[in-house]
Amino acid sequence: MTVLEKIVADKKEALVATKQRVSLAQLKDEAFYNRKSIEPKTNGKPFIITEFKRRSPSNPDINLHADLSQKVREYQSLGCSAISVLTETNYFGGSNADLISARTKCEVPILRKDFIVDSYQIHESKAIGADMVLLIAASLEKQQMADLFDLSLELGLTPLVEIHEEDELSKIPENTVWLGVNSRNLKTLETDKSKFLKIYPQLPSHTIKVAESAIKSKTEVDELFGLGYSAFLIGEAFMQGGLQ
Ligand SMILES: O=C(O)c1ccccc1NCC(=O)[C@H](O)[C@H](O)COP(=O)(O)O
Repeated sequence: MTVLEKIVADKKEALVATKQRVSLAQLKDEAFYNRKSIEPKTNGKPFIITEFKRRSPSNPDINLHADLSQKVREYQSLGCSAISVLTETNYFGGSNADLISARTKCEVPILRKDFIVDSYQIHESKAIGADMVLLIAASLEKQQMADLFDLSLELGLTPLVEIHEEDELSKIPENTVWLGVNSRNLKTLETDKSKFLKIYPQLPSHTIKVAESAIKSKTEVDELFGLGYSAFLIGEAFMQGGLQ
């Protein structure tokens, strides 16, 4: 079993209890559920998504004791375009409470970074105040991806569709706008930034291309921006002091 398969299997098991604890009707009653989501917009400059992530399967101590409020303030003062908040608990040390807290402290779009495999989680994302949701092609069948994508749009959320390999492009909805290329191999957890360049020519021209994982410097952002990537999802570098 790969790390992703294990995370997704655990997530599906946990969801059974979560759904019993909080019904869909209760989610729809949450104040944020009816809030108008913020639509992410690019403006000709690199769209930087700074991520709040305490730990990960590839790094058990990114910044374990980071203060969320302080980081959100810091990210906003750096002029981030959006903030990604890990809500997965067992492998990343995040929580829904983190995202709710971030929501009350910033006005930029918030990406809910989790492993979404069920429509309940899309409603939950809306209820906790997310504006964007991550849909990982490697963990979804094509029809599942289409259904979760459509539901996100219906609720006013912006889906960020993520691929790790070129062959996953066959699963992405035709109307995908935000398309992420993740340089991390989910079997080995190693990153390979040459993937950004290799996959780029195959990406549909109408998409906003997001380079994800292992970006450490302004030079890399500028180079990838020059190539055609418009957005950058950056976690560890910002959790550990900023871009070089
Ligand atoms: O980072 C991991 O170890 C990981 C393992 C399994 C699934 C996903 C994983 N990472 C999630 C991400 O995609 C990153 O948090 C995101 O792209 C930011 O990457 P980085 O700038 O390298 O922190």
